[in-house]
Amino acid sequence: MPITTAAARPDTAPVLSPAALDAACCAALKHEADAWPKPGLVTPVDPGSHRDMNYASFVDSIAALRGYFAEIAEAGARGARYAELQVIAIAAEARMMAATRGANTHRGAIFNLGLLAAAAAWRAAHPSPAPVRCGALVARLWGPAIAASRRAAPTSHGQAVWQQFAAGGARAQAAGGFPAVYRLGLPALQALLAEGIEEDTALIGTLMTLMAHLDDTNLLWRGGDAGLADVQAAARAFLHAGGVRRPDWREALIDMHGWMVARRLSPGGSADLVAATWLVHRLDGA
Ligand SMILES: CC(C)(COP(=O)(O)OP(=O)(O)OC[C@H]1O[C@@H](n2cnc3c(N)ncnc32)[C@H](O[C@H]2O[C@H](COP(=O)(O)OP(=O)(O)OP(=O)(O)O)[C@@H](O)[C@H]2O)[C@@H]1O)[C@@H](O)C(=O)NCCC(=O)NCCS
Ligand SMILES: Nc1ncnc2[nH]cnc12
Repeated sequence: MPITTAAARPDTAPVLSPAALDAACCAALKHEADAWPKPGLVTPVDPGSHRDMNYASFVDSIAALRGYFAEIAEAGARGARYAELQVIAIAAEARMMAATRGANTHRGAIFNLGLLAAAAAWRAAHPSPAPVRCGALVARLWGPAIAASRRAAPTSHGQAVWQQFAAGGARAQAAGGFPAVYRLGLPALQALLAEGIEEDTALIGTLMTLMAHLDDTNLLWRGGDAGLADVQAAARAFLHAGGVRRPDWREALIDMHGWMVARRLSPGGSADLVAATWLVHRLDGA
């Protein structure tokens, strides 16, 4: 499914059925998994900073998630409360865990892409002359409940990082309408595509833009403040030197991959938001 290059405009947004949303979400996850090189992350070439999962885990995980995005989209279309979406998402997480023998390949994506698919389906069921972007709809429809769910949440890495570093992570992104996707990821992706850069390379450029700024709770969990700061500084230096426009960009990222793997650093939250960016580029019009 190719993506196009013009600016995102909700008034030209395509209306996708739950089945088409499901296909789009799975395609977003596949594009992210396939892209190489991605510092610290799993690619078809190696498992990066992960010992419990590899590229095959991602392929199996995506297969196990087929149908989930249609299910949560149908719930979104009928105006389901956040608690109802949670039931659907928790069941999908269990299928992911079974397919990967206990590895957390897509927890963030189940959350982020699931909410965006639910919002897209709600928008399709409630036509308006001035439709809003999916991220803003997530914030409007479910933001308060997402923010409140932190207080009731059981222990998670994200929760521990929030307590230690006050980094909002996945919940803050979703409750705020995905500011990193709309202010960082999407402009980066669309600028690169508009220059004629091929899609896989543009997704890597998008990843580096997100890594340069995002409070990625995976980096904080594994590397603390120093791990996050070092990765952000390296991503910024890469972008400053031309990013994926420089001829030796792959070598630069392979080098970064080396030291990130040595320190077990993985920007899993940024990877999830690459997939979310690909998706909203499709959902919010091109
Ligand atoms: C609602 C939840 C998503 C709550 O999230 P919480 O804030 O409590 O954090 P986590 O449960 O730890 O997971 C959040 C995942 O979100 C990704 N992420 C991280 N930073 C950001 C960010 N700034 N913006 C957006 N997204 C972000 C990230 O996902 C990736 O990390 C996975 C690996 O994570 P983890 O296992 O923690 O780390 P490892 O390093 O692998 O662990 P070790 O090997 O060291 O042991 C990776 O695969 C990506 O997916 C975070 O992991 C949620 O937890 C929840 O409640 N889920 C149930 C379903 C639900 O209710 N959904 C709501 C309805 S849709
Ligand atoms: N390619 C990837 N590697 C590791 N964690 C991830 N989370 C989402 N995509 C990922």
